[in-house]
Order: sequence, then C-alpha cells, then structure tokens
Amino acid sequence: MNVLVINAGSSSLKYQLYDMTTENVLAKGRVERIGMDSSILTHEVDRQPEVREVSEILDHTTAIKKVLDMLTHRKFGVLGSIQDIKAVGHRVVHGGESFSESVLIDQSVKLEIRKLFDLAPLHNPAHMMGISAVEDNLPDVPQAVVFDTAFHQTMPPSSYLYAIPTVLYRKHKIRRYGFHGTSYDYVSKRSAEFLGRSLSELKLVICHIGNGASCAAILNGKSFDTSMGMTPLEGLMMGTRSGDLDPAIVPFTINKEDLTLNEANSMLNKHSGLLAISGISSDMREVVEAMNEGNANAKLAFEMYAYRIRKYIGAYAAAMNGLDAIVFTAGVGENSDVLRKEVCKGLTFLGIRLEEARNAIRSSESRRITTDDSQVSVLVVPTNEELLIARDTYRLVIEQPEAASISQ
Ligand SMILES: Nc1ncnc2c1ncn2[C@@H]1O[C@H](COP(=O)(O)OP(=O)(O)O)[C@@H](O)[C@H]1O
Ligand SMILES: CC(=O)OP(=O)(O)O
Ligand SMILES: [Mg+2]
Repeated sequence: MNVLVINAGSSSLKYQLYDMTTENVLAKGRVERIGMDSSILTHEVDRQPEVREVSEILDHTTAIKKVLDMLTHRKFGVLGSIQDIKAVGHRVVHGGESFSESVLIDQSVKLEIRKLFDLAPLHNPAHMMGISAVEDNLPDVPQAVVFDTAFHQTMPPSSYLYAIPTVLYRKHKIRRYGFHGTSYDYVSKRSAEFLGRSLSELKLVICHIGNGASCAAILNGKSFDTSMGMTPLEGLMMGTRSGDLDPAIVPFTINKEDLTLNEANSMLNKHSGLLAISGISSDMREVVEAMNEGNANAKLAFEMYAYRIRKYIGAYAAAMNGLDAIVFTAGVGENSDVLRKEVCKGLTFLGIRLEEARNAIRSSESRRITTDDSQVSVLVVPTNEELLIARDTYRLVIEQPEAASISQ
C-alpha cells in the first residue's frame, strides 16, 4: 500500500511516497516558492539525479497537482496512476490539547486545526492549505494528520503551566504544548536501540536543531519538558526566531517603535535569531562560513546559538536528576560538527568527553561522538518524521477502514 506524506509550509511543500509493505521511499521531493515568481519542484527517485522543474505555481492545489503529475510522469514517475496512492498523511504542527495522537481527517478535525491557527501562525494555516489541496486533487483518498504536539501531552502540569493567572489556562488554554514531537518520538526510540537499553530506564536530552529548533527532556520514554511553548517561538535561538526573551520587551518595543501586534509578532518570528545577530543569514552553513572568514557578528550569533542549547541541556539534566545521553538531530544537529563541538565544550562538568574524530565523521547513520569512557554519551541520530507519519497513517487506515472511506 502506498502512502504519500506531506509537510506543507506557507510557501513550500515537502513530500515522500512510501511503499508500506517494505517501508521503502519510492520518491520524494519538494516544491518551493509557491505563490512567488518561478516556483521550483525538485523530485528524486531512488538516489538518481534530482529532476528540477521551474514553473509558475500560484497555490498549494496547483503544487499538489504538479507533485501528482511528477509521481505518474512517464520518465520520472514511480506510479502507473494516481489511484495507486491509497492514503495521505500530513504533518500538523499544532494539535492543542484536543489531540494526543494521530487521527483520520474529518470535518471536526479540520475545524479544530483551524481553531489553532493563532497558536502556530507560521505552520497551521499552511498545513490546512495542504489538506485542502489533497482533497481537491484526490477527493476519495483518506487523509490522516500527525501532530507535533501529541508526544508532549505526557508533560506534567509543573512543566506545561506558565506562572500567570490560571484563568488564562482555563479560558484560552494558554500553556506549553511543545513541538517536533514526531521527531522526539522517533529519535528517542532509535537512541535506546543504539544504546542497547530499554527506553523506559533512560534519561535523554534530545536537541532537534533544524530551521526551527528545540530541546526535550525525555524521561523513561516520555516527554517530561521541552523548550518550545504555547507556540514554536519559545526556547532556543533559531534561524529567524528569537527564542526566550523577557516578555516585557514586547510591550516596551511596541510602544517605543510604534509597532502593531502583527509587526511585533513578525519581528520575533521572522526577523530575529541567527539572522538578526549575524546580519548575514538564517542558515547555519552561511553563518559558519562567515565566522570562518573572520566576521565578528557571525561568531557572536554562532556562540549565542550554542550557548542557549548548552543552558537547556544543563537545565534538563537537573530536571531529570541525571542524564544518560544527549542526542543531536535535524538539519543542523545532524550535519554541523562545529556546532556540536561548541555546545559540548561547556559540558565537561557532566563527564562528557567528545571524541573529535568521531564528531567529524559525516554519515547518515546513528553514531556516538563521545569517547567510550565518557560518563554521558553524546549521539547523532538522524530523525525521520516522515516515516512515523507514514506508519501512523497506514495504521489508522488499516485499523479503521470504514472511517477512512467516509473520512472527508
Ligand atoms: N552541513 C550543515 N551545517 C550546518 N547547518 C546545516 C547543514 N546542513 C543543513 N543545515 C541546516 O539545517 C537547516 C534545515 O534543517 P531541517 O531540519 O531540514 O529544517 P526544517 O525541517 O525546519 O526545514 C537549514 O536551515 C540549515 O541551516
Ligand atoms: C515546530 C517547528 O518549528 O517546525 P519547523 O522546525 O519545521 O519550523
Ligand atoms: Mg523540520
């Protein structure tokens, strides 16, 4: 059975097509610059050279249509017909308190996702566009949603409540939700396998450092705390997001700079982080390159970024009263040995001994980057959110075939 996994962003859409009998990826790709001039579709089949098509793609419905055309393309396609797609699974960043697990999509699920637009303004509206675009192109195919927040629903109230009047939690559900949960779920299990230990006895800090970045304390296999909050803005410094700051800065700046609420939100989500401090880029590769060329702002941005991660690792080791392993994952975490080294250099008090040669190895496999006698292990474990989304989607469709057939 073939399952198509979609991760829709506001101007991009990533896809992977799985054959669930083998869990092989038949094809994958992304559409970028949706709604802008010259959109780009990049499509890849079984490590063959990528196919790039530049055209005008004005909305997500057209983007999905282009993806389906590519999947059934005479030369680059892998399917005889789009009828061969039996289910579609979507990543949805915010599921609020309504969803602690993945579900098949129906009208009420769509309504709930819409209600959460305010809480994940960069993500949920885009996911909804992806869901509608699949409905337009594949009206009879069941769809499932897998939430970034679901895995964190195990956090205790002492982790998820903010110290503000509790009426705000009761009325508006203002609390910490946490994100990247699908990644934490996958990476925590893989880490336990790698360490050859039971997840139920491990104290892990996982650092999901991608475009969006967060850390989580995973205690006995469950999320105990995480750095992102009610929205994906809190916590670590990110590509364009500020992460933690004194909340008083927001009204102060609005007042001094005569900003609207939208402008303040946009400043913190889109014009802060690595981009703001380096003045160069939100992409860690470009920041490191500039730092190596002697740019002082890039160096400061890099050091601040690493310092925040180190502070969270220390805090979570204290929160769990111990630590077995630190795990790096996602785009920056998996690929940037310099960043991992910078984070770990301040953690020798925990008995961490990084082995430089291991840290420098480039690989897509899980690996240990500390010495064999390091008290706490540091691992690099590549995440695979798409595989978990495909598995959940497949399971839901198999378990509830009647619901799947009337899900829309
Ligand atoms: N070799 C590398 N060194 C440093 N950063 C990298 C490297 N390769 C990728 N990245 C970073 O990974 C980020 C993307 O991470 P990813 O987890 O794919 O993010 P997202 O899923 O949020 O788009 C990019 O912004 C880039 O900065
Ligand atoms: C929740 C979040 O920040 O997601 P991403 O890393 O994909 O931006
Ligand atoms: Mg991501």
